[in-house]
Amino acid sequence: MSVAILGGGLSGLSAAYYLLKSNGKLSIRILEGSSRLGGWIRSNKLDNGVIFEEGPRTIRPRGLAGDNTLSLVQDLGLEDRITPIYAHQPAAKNRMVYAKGKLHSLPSSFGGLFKTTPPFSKPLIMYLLNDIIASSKRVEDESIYDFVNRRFGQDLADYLISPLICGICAGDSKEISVNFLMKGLFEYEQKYGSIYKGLVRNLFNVEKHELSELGVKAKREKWSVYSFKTGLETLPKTIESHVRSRGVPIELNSKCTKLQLSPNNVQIQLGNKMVAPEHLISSISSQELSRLVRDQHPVLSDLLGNIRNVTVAVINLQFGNLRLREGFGFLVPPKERLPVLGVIFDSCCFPCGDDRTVLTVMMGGAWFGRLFGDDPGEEELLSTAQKYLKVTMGVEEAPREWKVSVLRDCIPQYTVGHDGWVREIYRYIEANRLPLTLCGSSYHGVGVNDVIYSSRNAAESVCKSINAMK
Ligand SMILES: Cc1cc2nc3c(=O)[nH]c(=O)nc-3n(C[C@H](O)[C@H](O)[C@H](O)COP(=O)(O)OP(=O)(O)OC[C@H]3O[C@@H](n4cnc5c(N)ncnc54)[C@H](O)[C@@H]3O)c2cc1C
Ligand SMILES: C=CC1=C(C)c2cc3[nH]c(cc4nc(cc5[nH]c(cc1n2)c(C)c5CCC(=O)O)C(CCC(=O)O)=C4C)c(C)c3C=C
Repeated sequence: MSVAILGGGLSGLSAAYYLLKSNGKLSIRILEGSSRLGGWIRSNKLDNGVIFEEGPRTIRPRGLAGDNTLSLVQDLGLEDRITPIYAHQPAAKNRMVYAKGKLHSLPSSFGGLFKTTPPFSKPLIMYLLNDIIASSKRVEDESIYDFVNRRFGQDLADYLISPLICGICAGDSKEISVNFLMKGLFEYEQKYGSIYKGLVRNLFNVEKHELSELGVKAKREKWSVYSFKTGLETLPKTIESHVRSRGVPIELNSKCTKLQLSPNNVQIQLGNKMVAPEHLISSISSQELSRLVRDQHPVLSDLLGNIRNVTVAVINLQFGNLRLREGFGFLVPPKERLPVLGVIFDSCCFPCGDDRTVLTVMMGGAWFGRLFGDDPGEEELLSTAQKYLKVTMGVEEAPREWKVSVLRDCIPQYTVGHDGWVREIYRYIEANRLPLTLCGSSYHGVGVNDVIYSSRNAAESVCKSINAMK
């Protein structure tokens, strides 16, 4: 059986890894549209040794998907190259928001719940207790902003949840579905009338899963998040070597321009070349897949097109030694109406020498077009980043090194209705018996762990259907 994987980002590479693991006899090829692998993961190493991460920089070790990634990391022999941020370090404990003209640390301990810490106007526990008296409302889906506002109050929606959504999908919490981040809590409200009642009824129903060896170590050593000493790109690069060494051909500069899919038939147009595998795993964004199937499957195309991506401007900067408040960085609540989504203190997360401070300013996301138009110049983005570093942190120094990147359509938005569209997409593929399996960040989670897990599920489902045909 021949399987083609569309896209050589982390999920496409992971799909190849898991296909090999499940069935060594498959003929697998990866078709990547650009001239490099890794997709949005890119760790640019400067001549002075500093690493500018353009996309993701940390991975969460917790949860089923987090542990799955740790197993993969261990299988790839990357254990010794991990660099964790431990729970006791400032980068784990101090997460900040910029609001009302100041940087504020968010409470990071149980005790912190009982104190009034600005920008909140009362102790966090008071917002949480509001859930007990808030009336419930039966809805199919709603925005995470509306849900939190209803159950806990506007302060929490504005100053906690909205910036958090910026720091996970660069999105507008007034558009993002509650199921994106709070599926369990939303289900408790819908089923029991309040979150608190749901928590009490399910106190002993905590799902436990056995941890991998590295998962046990991460738990014992209290890793908050982790990366790799040579940057996060180490992960896709190592998967690439792994799959290449096992004979998987990887075809770069092979952009698919059209797809024909019918039962038992896949035709992939790559410029003026045609490839016809028996099955296709698509790891590209739903937005891109929507364009490729539009002529033949307009209904599927519309469903896929509902899941749109937003653009983020990433400005990596290296200074001499700046005296910073220690922490992971800060996020800016959209209510503040600044053009900045947040700033990451890279050199506090992963120190790179006493005389160097590395920061990353991220801008745009759901507001990119409104703020910067279609095609802002590098200078405009750099000067905006510098202007707001001065406003928020008082940084007046000029950077010694910098890099401006515009990540076009880099992150999907799970807006209200997302879960329903994903169900419809799967139903369409099944009803029309299309030889197509989906993975990547458009459907079941946008993080590194989610996309690796989605690739594992995709690969296992392909192998299962092959076995069923035997
Ligand atoms: C700014 C930013 C910060 C992030 N930070 C974090 C973080 O800290 N932690 C975390 O867990 N996650 C983070 N993420 C999310 C993480 O980067 C993604 O989950 C992950 O990189 C998605 O990988 P992917 O392979 O699914 O998609 P992609 O990286 O988009 O890969 C898709 C690949 O398909 C190729 N392709 C596209 N169209 C075609 C075509 N027509 N034909 C052939 N090939 C095609 C592309 O060139 C690309 O290589 C961040 C994302 C961004 C943008
Ligand atoms: C503090 C500043 C942060 C900025 C600015 C930021 C931007 C940003 N992040 C994503 C996507 C993801 N980030 C993820 C994790 C994550 N991000 C921050 C902080 C900032 N992000 C932290 C502290 C963490 C770790 C959270 C934790 O669990 O401890 C993830 C992974 C989420 C997961 O489920 O694992 C994603 C995805 C984008 C697109 C972005 C651009 C503005």
